[in-house]
Amino acid sequence: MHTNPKFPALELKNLSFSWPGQAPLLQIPQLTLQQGQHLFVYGPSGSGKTTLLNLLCGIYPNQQGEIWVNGVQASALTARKRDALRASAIGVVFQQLNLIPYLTVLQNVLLISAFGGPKADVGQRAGELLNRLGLPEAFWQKKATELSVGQQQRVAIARALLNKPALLIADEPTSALDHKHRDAFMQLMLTEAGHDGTTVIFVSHDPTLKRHFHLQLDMEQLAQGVQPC
Ligand SMILES: Nc1ncnc2c1ncn2[C@@H]1O[C@H](COP(=O)(O)OP(=O)(O)OP(=O)(O)O)[C@@H](O)[C@H]1O
Repeated sequence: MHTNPKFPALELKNLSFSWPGQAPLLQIPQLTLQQGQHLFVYGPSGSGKTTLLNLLCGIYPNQQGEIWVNGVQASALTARKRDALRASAIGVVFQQLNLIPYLTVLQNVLLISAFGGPKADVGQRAGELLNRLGLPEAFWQKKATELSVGQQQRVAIARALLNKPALLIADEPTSALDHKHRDAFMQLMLTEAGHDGTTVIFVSHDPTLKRHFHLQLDMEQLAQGVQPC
């Protein structure tokens, strides 16, 4: 795994972000997430959750303050190096899932290994992950579009965890599910992340999901520098 046990999985220091011509959207004095911790972040629509996650995973360049991932100051890296860090140390599951429709289930999961992570036994790990997530071999050659939304979400989780990332970042991947499937999905995702000690930060506007997490904060608490505990 790409974790370094000496460092927190995620650390933010005086982070601030504004969209052009707008008041600051995010101002986070300090946030520290230790390795293996699972944090739920609640915020209403428009409070900046997606913007925050895009900053954390290096898709948006940082404007002010510092973002540390697994002991590396991500906010000091070039865009190319942030991409490399994301590929090796961060798994991402967004609302849109971003599966490639014309690729099979297995190809979608394995795609991520082309960008980073250990190459050995990657096929075996993909199979193990898919099996544990309730997608046995009969599904592996199906196109992503032939699956239900719930099945596609499990493929997206397998892809995000393939490289055993230090940090899993999830942006409401459950929004299309009913309550029963949502709960089952949350359990699966967190159990799988727990297998490898992956740290999780999960954002949602649905406060009922917080019961799945041992740590919870809302966007206002983040802005006040409240630490997860
Ligand atoms: N590319 C952009 N350019 C300018 N403003 C943006 C951009 N993306 C988001 N915003 C603004 O930033 C604010 C926060 O948006 P963001 O998507 O981060 O919120 P959110 O909490 O994830 O909302 P939701 O729960 O609805 O997904 C909104 O006011 C939005 O209009």
